[in-house]
Formats: sequence, C-alpha cells, structure tokens
Amino acid sequence: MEGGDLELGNLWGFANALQLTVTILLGLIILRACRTWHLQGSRSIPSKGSFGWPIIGETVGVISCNSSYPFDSWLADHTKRFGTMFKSHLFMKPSIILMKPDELKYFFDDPDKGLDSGAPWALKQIFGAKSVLAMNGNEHTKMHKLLADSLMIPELRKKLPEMDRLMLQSISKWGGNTVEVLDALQDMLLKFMTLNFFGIPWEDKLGAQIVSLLFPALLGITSIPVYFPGTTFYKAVQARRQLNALLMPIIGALRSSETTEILKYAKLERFPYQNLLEHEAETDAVRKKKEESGDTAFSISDLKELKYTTQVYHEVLRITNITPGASRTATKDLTFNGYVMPKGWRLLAVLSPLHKDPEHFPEPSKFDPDRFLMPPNPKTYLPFGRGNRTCVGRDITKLLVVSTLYHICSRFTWKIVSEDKGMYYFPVVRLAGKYELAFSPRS
Ligand code: HEM
Repeated sequence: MEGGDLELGNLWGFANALQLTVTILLGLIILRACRTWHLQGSRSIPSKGSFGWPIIGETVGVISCNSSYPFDSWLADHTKRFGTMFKSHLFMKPSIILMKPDELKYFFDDPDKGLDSGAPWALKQIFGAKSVLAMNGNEHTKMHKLLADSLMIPELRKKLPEMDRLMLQSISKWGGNTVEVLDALQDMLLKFMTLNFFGIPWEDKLGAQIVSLLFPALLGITSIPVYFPGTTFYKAVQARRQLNALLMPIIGALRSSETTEILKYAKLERFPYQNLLEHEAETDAVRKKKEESGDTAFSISDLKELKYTTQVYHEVLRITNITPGASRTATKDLTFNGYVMPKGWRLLAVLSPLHKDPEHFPEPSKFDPDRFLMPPNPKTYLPFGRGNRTCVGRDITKLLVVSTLYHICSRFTWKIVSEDKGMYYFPVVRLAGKYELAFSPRS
C-alpha cells in the first residue's frame, strides 16, 4: 500500500470513530433529556435533586465512595445543593432519598400502606423471591414473626450456652497471638448462624462448607448484578447454588419451623477497644462476681451489669452505620410533605444524617459512649430500623457483641498492629485494610 493510501485510511478511521462518538454522545444527551422531561413533566415529584447520567444515573458516584470521599460526604454535598428529601437515579431506578426524623417515620411506619420491600433484583436472584427481605403483605408478616421469635431474648437464653462455648473456643487461642479480629468475629458469627438456623455443628465437614459459602452469598446482596466470572454477584450466585445443594435436604426436614433464613452479619468496628481498655473495672467486676459464684459462662443478666460496654455498642452502631439504611418501592403514587412520590419509584431511607445530626448528637464525629448514659431515644437512634420490617437480629447482635467484648476485655490486653486504611462503603461498609490486634493474656 502506498503512503498516501495509508494516511487516507487513517483519516477515514478517525472520521468514523469521531462520528460514532458524536452519535453516542448525542444519543445519551437526548435520552437524558427525554427521561428528565418524562419524569419531571408528568408528576409532582420532589423538584430538587439530580438524575445524573442516562441509565447509570448517580450510581457511580455512590459506589465509588471511599475513605477520602465517604458516603456521608456524598449525602452532605447533595443536601447542601438540594435540601433533604431529594431525588436521584440509583441502581437503575428513579429514587427519593429520605433522612429527616419525620421522613424516616413515614418510611418505616408506611401509614398509606403503599411501600413494598423494594428488594433489589440481585437480592432476589441470590436469596430467591421467598426471602423475608423480598416478601410483602401477610406472607412477610408471618415470616418476620417466625424469624423474630427465634432470635429474641427468650429463645436466645436457651442458645446462649452454645454461643458462649463457640466464642470461648475461638477466643481462647488469641492470647500471645496477633489476630485479624474482624475475620475471626465474622467466622464466629457465621458458625453460630449455621448452628442456629440449620442445627449443624460447625465442627462437621458440612458445617464448615456452609460457613465458607455464607459470606460470599451475603456479599452479593448489595453487589452490582453483573453475572460474569470474577464479579461479586457471580460468586454470590455460585455460592447460593452450592448452598442450595447442601441445604435442600436439611431444609426439607426443617420446613415445619421455617426458620431457615440466613441474612446478615454483625461486625465489631475498630472504635471500642481503646475505650474499653480504659474501663476495665466494669468487666473485672463482672468477671470477679462470676468466678465467686462458680459459673463463669455469660448469661443474659450480665447484660445489665455491663453498662459501659453496652454504651460502647450503641456508639459503634451510631457512628459506623454498618447498615446505611433501607429501601422500599412505592406501589402507588404517594403524597408526603407536599410531594407526590410516583408508583414504581424507589424510596431510600439513609440513617447516617440522623445519627450524625449535631442537634441530637453534639460533636457527632467524636466517639463518645457517654452519649448513651441514658437509654437511646428511638426517634433519633434507628440502627435497626423500626416498624414491620425492623431488624429481627437486634437482640442477638447486642448479645453477641456485648458478650464478645466482655470475654475479650476480661481476658486480654492488646495493641493495634495494623495501619488504619480507612473504610469502604460498597458493597458493604467495611474496613479497607486488615484489623490486626496483638493480644496478651491478662495477669
Ligand atoms: C449490626 C448489625 C445489624 C444491623 C445494623 C442491622 C440493621 C438492619 C436494618 C436497618 C434493618 C431494616 C431494614 C428495612 O427496614 O428494610 C434490618 C432488617 C433485617 N435484619 Fe438486621 N441488622 C444487623 C444484624 C442482623 C443479624 C445478625 C441478623 C440475623 C441473624 C439480621 C437479620 C435481619 C432481617 C431478617 C431483616 C429483615 C426483616 C424484614 O424485612 O422483615 N440482622 N437489619
């Protein structure tokens, strides 16, 4: 080929690429304009907010939140521009974000009976339409009650000795070692859930297999639903399939009790340890009392004595917002605060602005367990939501966290070994780096 032909070919290639780019850009602009017109023109929705880009909306902005630009900053930027209760387009759906106490009350209490679970498509793929998170109406009420009953204090009282045994078995190996604490606690919780929901001891081969599949499956709940090898969603679907194969025979046998939902996991965060070290008198007193009585196992009545540890627990939940919020779908046009929230739109309740409102929690970024010297106010502290979809795991979470902290504090002193690398916010709130503590047995 002659040099001139080559240049001409290059030019044509460039012109084609340019034409294609311009066409795509124009298409995107028109699409965006059409959608905005359609959504804004037809109904009285909150006029404040932004739909972002076509199809993806503002999703990328949310999922790329990290330590230097946390989800709180994304929310703060939006509220500064639009006020509270603004619209957005997230995870393929037009959405309305709610955060003020009256907005959250409307969301959780659903006085107009117009809100469905709003379970994302990814969740239904992984946990099925018959998961409590996806169910609605009477079916949901029944399942919620079954689960809640199996996880409330009277039932937990029976399960506590086994929980305690598991905890001590794991913690007893920590003295003199450096431990990745979050992984160790997560493993403990998954093992306990395997025992609690399926009656399978984690020491069994089957128990160990289930434990190893639960976490990847749970991670998929909030993943981007791209079914391609390597993605979180793909791994979650695969894990769910394997869990199905393992669990179907057992579920068949357990069907009468129907308590076969496995859902969330609780995490201890990095904040409490230093504060607890400074308040060792409390755990010491409880331990001494128990040793004198000859019964060292943790009991429900110990919760009352561990007041400071419980304050720490509340403050961790307030400041970390491990579950950032909740989601619903409007099943009809709803009117609230003068706005129509159209049928089919997603409503997202976010909890962090409430838990970090200086009016209710002065100096909100400061970790200060003494805020909870008095029991938390249910209007301004909602880490487990409220209403008919309130968290069924709240009692077990408190019991697990407070008793684990008690066991750790009464046995060890520790030093933080790993460097603080901040937080990730998607697909779940978690530490960006390892969280290793070096434990020494207490004298
Ligand atoms: C720190 C730990 C936890 C936090 C902050 C948390 C938070 C929440 C929140 C805010 C909701 C309400 C969602 C909504 O209104 O749609 C919820 C629901 C739920 N949680 Fe938790 N949770 C935690 C641990 C657990 C644990 C350990 C379990 C199970 C053992 C669990 C099981 C559930 C279930 C089944 C629901 C759905 C209830 C329903 O839709 O009827 N959670 N959780």
